[in-house]
Amino acid sequence: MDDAFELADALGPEKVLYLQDPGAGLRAILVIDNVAAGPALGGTRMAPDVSLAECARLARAMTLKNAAASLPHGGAKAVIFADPKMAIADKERLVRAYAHALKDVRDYIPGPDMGTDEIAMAWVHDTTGRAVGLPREIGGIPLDEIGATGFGLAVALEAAEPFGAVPIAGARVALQGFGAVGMHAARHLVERGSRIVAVSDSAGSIHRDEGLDVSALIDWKRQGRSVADFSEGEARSRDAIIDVDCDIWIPAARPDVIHAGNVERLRARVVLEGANIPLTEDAERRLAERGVVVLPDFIVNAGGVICSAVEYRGGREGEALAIIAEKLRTNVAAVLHRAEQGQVLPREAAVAMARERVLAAMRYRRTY
Ligand SMILES: NC(=O)C1=CN([C@@H]2O[C@H](COP(=O)(O)OP(=O)(O)OC[C@H]3O[C@@H](n4cnc5c(N)ncnc54)[C@H](OP(=O)(O)O)[C@@H]3O)[C@@H](O)[C@H]2O)C=CC1
Ligand SMILES: O=C(O)CCC(=O)C(=O)O
Repeated sequence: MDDAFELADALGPEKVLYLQDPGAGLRAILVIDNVAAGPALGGTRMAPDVSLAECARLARAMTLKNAAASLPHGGAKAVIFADPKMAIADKERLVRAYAHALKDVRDYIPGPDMGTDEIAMAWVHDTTGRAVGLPREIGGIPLDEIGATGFGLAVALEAAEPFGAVPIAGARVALQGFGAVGMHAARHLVERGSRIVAVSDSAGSIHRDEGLDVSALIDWKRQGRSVADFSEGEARSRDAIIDVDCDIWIPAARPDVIHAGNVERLRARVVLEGANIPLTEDAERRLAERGVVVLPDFIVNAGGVICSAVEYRGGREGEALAIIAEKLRTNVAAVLHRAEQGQVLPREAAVAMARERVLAAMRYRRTY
């Protein structure tokens, strides 16, 4: 990058850190986007292939998410460059080296993300005294185990119903990704009467028009198998999930999975963004032109970080779920109402609302 400030705008990033420990094999980056509302919350991802620009976009999504949810936290994201499926002892060494490199970075509170979990956060906490999404045994609320984000996605969809989104009961749903977000979203939607007609993971996809048995599929996946090898349904390629004829399509895996090159294949009426930045801007605009409602990531997938913020203040699990439900209902309604009034996309309404809050928080700061 020729210009070190290429990523900078009026909100951030405030800090971009490069963490390297050759002895431990650690290579990581941390983007602290904005801390006007308080120390930044955001996940630490373990993946081999995330660019600095992508990390910065994910950090910005956290700033907007935390502001939209009125949390006393700014936004950040970190990436440890490594294969998350490495042997557990190697993973522990690497995560502890990462935590050691971070121990004086007091304006970032790491949380779990793709490739990390509550155990990884316990290692970070042991080294730094700062992390969220911790195991219960050390006072945490294991947000992936309880499915905080999947629960929030189901609540968000309910809140969108009065604005013309598809009714949950009877909806045919396809999910891309069947990890912490995808499996819990599926479980909560089935409880509300939806039918899960297709699911994918990194190895393939499984399809069944009559609906998949989601609790059996979760058990199967937890045994370390791919959804594509599940005993019922028809196995297809990983990306066949994009072509599924369904009412609701839920990305719950990687960024930018729907783009100009494949957006025309999507056949859903609603896209519920479980993953962060799963659609490129042009894909989102194209879907809007076709009348597809896209419920924006940083509004609807805020369940996990709301849970983290409750945990950070010493709150308990039941309280966290009640706060997630209340904040998501309010925010989805506020965003869709603002979009209707202003004749803009839900994302445009959501960004405007969150930016106003970040800028207001910045005005309270001494340095402003
Ligand atoms: N966890 C949380 O609370 C929150 C997560 N998010 C976002 O949601 C997304 C998913 O997170 P999470 O569920 O925690 O992550 P996990 O690592 O638990 O699960 C990710 C899932 O995506 C699958 N996957 C990976 N690449 C592909 C691909 N190319 N096609 C299809 N599936 C793929 C993985 O497959 P396999 O099982 O084979 O590895 C896995 O099933 C991320 O974007 C994350 O940032 C957002 C808010 C909160
Ligand atoms: O729960 C956390 O602290 C991290 C949440 C996060 O990274 C996300 O919402 O994408």
